[in-house]
Amino acid sequence: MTSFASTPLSRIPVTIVTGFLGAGKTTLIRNILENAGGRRLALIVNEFGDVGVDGEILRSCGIESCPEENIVELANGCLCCTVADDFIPAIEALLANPRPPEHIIVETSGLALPKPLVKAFDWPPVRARLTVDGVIAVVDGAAVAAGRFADDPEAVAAQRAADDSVDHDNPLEEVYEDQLLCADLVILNKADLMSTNELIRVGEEIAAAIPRAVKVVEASEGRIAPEILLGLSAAAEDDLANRPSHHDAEEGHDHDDFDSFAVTIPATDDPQALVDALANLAEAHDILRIKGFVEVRGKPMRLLVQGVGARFRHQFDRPWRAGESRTSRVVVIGEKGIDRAAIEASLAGLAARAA
Ligand SMILES: Nc1nc2c(ncn2[C@@H]2O[C@H](COP(=O)(O)OP(=O)(O)OP(=O)(O)O)[C@@H](O)[C@H]2O)c(=O)[nH]1
Repeated sequence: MTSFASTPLSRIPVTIVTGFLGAGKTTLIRNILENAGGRRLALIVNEFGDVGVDGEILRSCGIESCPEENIVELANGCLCCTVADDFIPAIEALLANPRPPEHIIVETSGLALPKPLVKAFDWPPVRARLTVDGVIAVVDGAAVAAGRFADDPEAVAAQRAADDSVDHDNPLEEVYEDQLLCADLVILNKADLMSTNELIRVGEEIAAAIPRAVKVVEASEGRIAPEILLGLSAAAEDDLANRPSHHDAEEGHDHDDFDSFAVTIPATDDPQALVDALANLAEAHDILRIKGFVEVRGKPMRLLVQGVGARFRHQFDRPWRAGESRTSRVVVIGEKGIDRAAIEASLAGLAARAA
């Protein structure tokens, strides 16, 4: 294994793309790949579960400047907690390549806190080879406008009335704020789903939440020119003190606030009916994220299903490969306490109806 300090080359810039579950990180990165202009890129993609949706979406770009071997998937769910075990070896492997990348992009999982990751770049052997060009926080503007990350004052009051000792921290808000507070650039994404007033209001709220002057750029479908995203030269590892976190006092953080699990479901005959049922399920159980691949009977193509809250999209993404297992499998992520048994039973029920 190569040693970071072995070559006194100029430091390779690393862009960290953070943002809550389903904000549009993969979509934004895909857009960078498609407009990379020949720049040799590498990606480290971190997500939940063994379904590996993000890596698949990014690999399917087939961009020459980012060949498959430059896309590393870390499926442990939270990069910020496993920096030493997973992240550093992945970076080392990329740097060991005879033609190392010119720029590395790291997509964190939607629940990861970016600061512990930035801290890893302050470690002398890493500093010698790499610098954090910038932390980009992608925001689901429509979810913020709908109050997804804010406490519902009535619900808090009801909780307080019921139990004095209840912890009122909102885990979604904490993760969302930590991601904003670490950012050098905020992408206010899903502008297509927002009114002009919402865009102004959410833009102002974001600017007010970050004590440093950080640019907020609106986008739809993550469409932002790579020149705006890459080359920020922020050297974020030198600036950790200006990036406060709810978790500054802790060594890492646990994920007790969230639950994620993968469920295998049988093939479907009717993609729209499946997606409608999943949307109802997401609504009924307040599921934050569902994504995965599904077999549609009689179709040669694989169906990619994506839900953020109850908003779903589906598309055939590529033909099933010869010999590939056509397992239909989705990852489900929600706040701690979501009713896994009921969700699994409902998914099995869908299957029974589809059969
Ligand atoms: N309407 C709308 N949908 C979007 C936009 N950007 C992304 N999406 C959709 O939102 C869903 C989630 O997008 P992703 O790019 O996978 O989000 P992500 O942040 O990578 O998700 P995780 O890795 O699961 O946290 C997908 O169905 C996208 O097609 C947008 O600007 N507008």
